[in-house]
Amino acid sequence: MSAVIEISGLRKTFHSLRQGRRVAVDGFDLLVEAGQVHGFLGPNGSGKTTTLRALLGLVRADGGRMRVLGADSPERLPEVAGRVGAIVESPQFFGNFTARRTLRLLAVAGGVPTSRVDEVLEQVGLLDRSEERVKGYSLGMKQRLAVASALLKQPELLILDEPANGLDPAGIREMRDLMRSLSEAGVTVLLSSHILAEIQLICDHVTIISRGRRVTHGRVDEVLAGFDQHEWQVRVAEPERAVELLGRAGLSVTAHPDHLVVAGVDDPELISRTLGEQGLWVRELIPLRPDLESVFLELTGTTPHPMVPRQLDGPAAGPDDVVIDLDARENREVDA
Ligand SMILES: Nc1ncnc2c1ncn2[C@@H]1O[C@H](COP(=O)(O)OP(=O)(O)OP(=O)(O)O)[C@@H](O)[C@H]1O
Repeated sequence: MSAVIEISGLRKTFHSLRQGRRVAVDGFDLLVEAGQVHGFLGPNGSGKTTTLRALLGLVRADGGRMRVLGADSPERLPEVAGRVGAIVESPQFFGNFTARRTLRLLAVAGGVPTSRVDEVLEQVGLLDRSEERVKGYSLGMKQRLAVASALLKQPELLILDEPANGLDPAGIREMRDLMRSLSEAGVTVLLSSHILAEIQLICDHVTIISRGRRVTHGRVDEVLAGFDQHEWQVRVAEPERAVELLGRAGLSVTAHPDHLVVAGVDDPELISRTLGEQGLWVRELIPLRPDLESVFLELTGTTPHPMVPRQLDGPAAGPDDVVIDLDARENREVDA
């Protein structure tokens, strides 16, 4: 498969008088191959937007190599720009224009045949509402109009920063269906998000960033499998006796208020047989599979704890700062 986006060792530090030096991206790597729907995940402030802006030449990187569709970025970006659709900064539309007029204007400005306008309106599901003024649109409709504008030139690569941000569940579902249909049409999609469940449903590949560094990447199913501890939730009438029996059989078991968790077991028959042979019948046996949310929370250290406000990613640590646990996390990378 050919590489559509290649980033290696990207670095970007912001300097401001008020906040001083801020390492936003700290040696970040990303590989997106043709045909992927690639999720770019990270907590707020972890460096996603800065990475996408650097990739598209909107901000100057301090170091690293970037290529888009084989062209070095930003130097040779203009050569491939016509094949890339991107929405990184929320586009501002004229409120008094209709969606159709907006897209016609953009098509003419971009040298795209205006016949594309109805096609993209149809693609994003706005054809029926295309004669309404944009100021009356919901957030979801505005997001879809933004995607429509990026699709005008029939891009091979679509880059979207937080396309589902602020959408209600129905809007997110529509966005998901749209991404799927684009992918089926052969478009490679890179989308950044912190809506993990959606990424799990939409994307086949994922890269997770925390504090400006990649903490894991690979196929979504492989990333999840890497965190699978083969755990089972078990309910029985006599949990204390069950703990004893399972422990005696050499199984790792943890007691919770209303259930047990047995870890490291591939075949659940082992659990039911161990208990059943001693006359203890299993009432419930449920596999506990990791989801992207738990992986993300573990890798980015943003797992909520009672009484502790939810943590956002701070700026990446500078060379003199202590980077807590990141090396350990890096070791958990899953190769694509
Ligand atoms: N123009 C800027 N000047 C100074 N600091 C900046 C600038 N842009 C980004 N930063 C800082 O760089 C870090 C990374 O920000 P970035 O916007 O890339 O994160 P993000 O992952 O996209 O976050 P979010 O999910 O909230 O959009 C943050 O600490 C942010 O405050």
